[in-house]
Amino acid sequence: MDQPTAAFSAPGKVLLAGGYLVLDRNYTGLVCGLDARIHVHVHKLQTSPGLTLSEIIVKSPQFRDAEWRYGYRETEEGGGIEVTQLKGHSTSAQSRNKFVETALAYALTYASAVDHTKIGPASFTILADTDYYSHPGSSGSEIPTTTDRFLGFNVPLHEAHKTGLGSSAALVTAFTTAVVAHYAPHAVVDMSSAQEKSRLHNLAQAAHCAAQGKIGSGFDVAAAVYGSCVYRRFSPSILEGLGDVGVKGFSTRLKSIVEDTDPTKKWDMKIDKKFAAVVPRDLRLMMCDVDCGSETVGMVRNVLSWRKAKPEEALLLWETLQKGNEDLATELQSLASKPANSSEDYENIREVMLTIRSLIREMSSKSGVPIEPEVQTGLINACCQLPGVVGGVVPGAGGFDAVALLLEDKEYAIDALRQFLENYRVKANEGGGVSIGKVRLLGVKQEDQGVRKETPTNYQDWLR
Ligand SMILES: Nc1ncnc2c1ncn2[C@@H]1O[C@H](COP(=O)(O)OP(=O)(O)O)[C@@H](O)[C@H]1O
Ligand SMILES: C[C@@](O)(CCOP(=O)(O)OP(=O)(O)O)CC(=O)O
Repeated sequence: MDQPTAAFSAPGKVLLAGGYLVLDRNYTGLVCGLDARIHVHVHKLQTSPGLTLSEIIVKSPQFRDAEWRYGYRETEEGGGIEVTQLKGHSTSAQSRNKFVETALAYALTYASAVDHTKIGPASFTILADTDYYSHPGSSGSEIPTTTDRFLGFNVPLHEAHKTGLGSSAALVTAFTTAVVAHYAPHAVVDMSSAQEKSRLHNLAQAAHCAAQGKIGSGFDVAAAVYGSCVYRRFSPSILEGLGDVGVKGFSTRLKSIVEDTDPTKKWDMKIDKKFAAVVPRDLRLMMCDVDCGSETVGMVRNVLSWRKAKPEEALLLWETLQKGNEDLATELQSLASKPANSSEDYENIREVMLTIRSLIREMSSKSGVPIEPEVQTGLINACCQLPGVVGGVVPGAGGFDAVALLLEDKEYAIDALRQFLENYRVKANEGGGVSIGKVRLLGVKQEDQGVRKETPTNYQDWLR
């Protein structure tokens, strides 16, 4: 049974502490959910009398030529629902969207395994909040002001520069939720039920790993589903051996992974919401985008190969960093539980963030991976001199993605930062060979809410 219209959204993330460590189940990551979300609207496609259409259309109307049309069919021997991108439409969108395609096949397979009705034609529309992408049209450090929540980026998706907020995890989470809710509505009834959430998590995690072609730590999907948390990863063996769509028995294996019914493959990740606030309400998380971007995969490979080559040195560093990361979580939580704060209260956080950064720089220099590159060190240090700024870090894998700052949530502090960034530039001869132009202050801030249901009528303007 399919539903006429529905909409869901999932948040982006910032891994404030625990980059690289969180890949190993012995360590954790402190992940903060953001108010930048990816939304997916779905409606049933009406077919004209006499015309049988069996297409699923996926559009991302903020981008040029971003429309993908899929045919679908049930494969033999329980291999699940295979989707095939259809050719020959007027938009030149023949480029594939691996995340959409994989998430669609996985979610259709699960939906048809739990609800045996026929898959019908439908149209999905993806809308992303502005800050997922650096957009050259916006001026410098300004937070874009627009009455429309969603901006048209006027470029093809592959030309949009990502800011590192985890677009693919938020997309896969909102998208798989929308597909399941559309085709198997009894599986997504009450978004606050723990069982539903964990099933949506397991499905999104499986689809995201398959689309990425690797099993990462999964903290980004966890944040998209659950919001802010201290995250301990799942054992990769849970998803190993799942196979892919079309392989005999895939549908049954996927269903048992999603519903966690295989005793040999029990989900063992830990989502600790005790630190759910992550950023106390008197502080604000802000992100500065240097618009360079980083290739996370190569960085991870090099850090891990150094760790393998120098296990003793790495163990010491990992243990010390984990301690620093736990201290940060504890400090933030203790601050969050106090009624009001004076600036002195931030001293411990300031110190622990400095300690973490110096350990990260040690990881950088020892592994030869620019996790906190010189230009980012300069930028964070300079920001930390400003009134009201408590500290900053290169989040996640680091590199040239947007840096995260914690500052007092007061106008004077935000204004000072904005003004400072207005004129901030680094030339290549000052920045270790890397020059950065304007640094843009993103409009994002912390928000502790994972995947949620939205009102479908909110998207009318974009549903052309
Ligand atoms: N607005 C969008 N519409 C459609 N697909 C999107 C959108 N945003 C991201 N994606 C998908 O996610 C991919 C980017 O994922 P990835 O490289 O993992 O970046 P990130 O670090 O932001 O998650 C894109 O290539 C595309 O497949
Ligand atoms: C290195 C990591 O531990 C953290 C990477 O965090 P980012 O936030 O940099 O991630 P991307 O969105 O993929 O660029 C890898 C992992 O945990 O999977």
